[in-house]
Amino acid sequence: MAEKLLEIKGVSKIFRVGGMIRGKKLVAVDDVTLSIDNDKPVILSIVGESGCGKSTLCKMVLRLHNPDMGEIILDGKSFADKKSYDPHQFKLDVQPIFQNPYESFSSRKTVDTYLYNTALRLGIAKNRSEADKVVDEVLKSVGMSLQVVKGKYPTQFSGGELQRVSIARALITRPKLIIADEPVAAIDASMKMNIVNLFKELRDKYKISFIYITHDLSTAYYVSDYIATLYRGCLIEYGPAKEIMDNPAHPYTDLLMNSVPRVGDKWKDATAMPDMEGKEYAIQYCKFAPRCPYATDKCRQERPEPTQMGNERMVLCYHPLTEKKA
Ligand SMILES: Nc1ncnc2c1ncn2[C@@H]1O[C@H](COP(=O)(O)OP(=O)(O)OP(=O)(O)O)[C@@H](O)[C@H]1O
Repeated sequence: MAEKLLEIKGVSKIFRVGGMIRGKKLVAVDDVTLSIDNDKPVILSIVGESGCGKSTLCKMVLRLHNPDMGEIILDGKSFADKKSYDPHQFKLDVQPIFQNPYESFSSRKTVDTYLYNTALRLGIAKNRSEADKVVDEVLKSVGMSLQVVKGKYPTQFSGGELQRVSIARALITRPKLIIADEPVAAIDASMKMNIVNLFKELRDKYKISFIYITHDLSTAYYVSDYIATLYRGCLIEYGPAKEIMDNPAHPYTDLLMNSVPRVGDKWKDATAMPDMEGKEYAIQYCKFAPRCPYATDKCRQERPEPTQMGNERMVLCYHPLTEKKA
């Protein structure tokens, strides 16, 4: 077993937007480096406002996009190395959970069909009776059961219940890593905590690590072991969740934390400036400088290098707030 479960090393993704001739390059993910250890399962939340590159980064980890630069390594095997990379094993090891559970299941099929298909197709169960056991077990791990779910269609469940079924489906392969892209965004506020609590339970019981992409900082605060803040494709702050949220070092993380009200609320639109988006992505110096109250000439000339703060924290800023508070 490799020391790291996941290594994202200097990864970038560049899209061409606005047509071949007059189009521009958009660096949606810009030289991001992050990792998750193998010996200690964690919940790593990736936060940042709309369009900061959270989904693009996760799509690269799910192998739905290839990085244009850098490398992603899962359990010691580089995605780029076709010899060591086994697509079947990858499907078992890494499972996605998407935002809207009603879009994950067709309204014309009973939801247990999906669970049986996953168990049989991926070779987790050899026959129907083995699949019965596997499906019942995963449903019980999310507080449901085959008896309750069998024969029912998606519309017969609430959003929260159906998201539990999608989580059960992801558990069938006994994954090492689950990538949950805004899994509570389409769910009633009262149910959001139930779902994120489940992530904690599954982390502890089955030793699964989670990458939790969210706009919802209050659930991120509650559930995360680590937080990574993205801004215009750059990883601008990373570290233990409580430390970052209680004492952010990057002025942008500070801005986000100050706009967190309660479970289910997203950041206020005042923090987002969509008209600036394209321009900020193209900036070669600190991308947050145009909005930063502490920006100096240096910030407007050069891109900061990652600065380590203790063993586990990193900030991409010439003037971290902790320096000011010290
Ligand atoms: N396939 C694509 N082609 C061109 N541009 C894209 C593509 N996918 C994403 N982008 C752009 O890349 C940037 C990052 O998008 P991404 O969806 O990763 O952000 P996000 O942080 O996940 O946003 P949201 O929270 O709204 O889902 C955005 O400007 C987006 O418009």
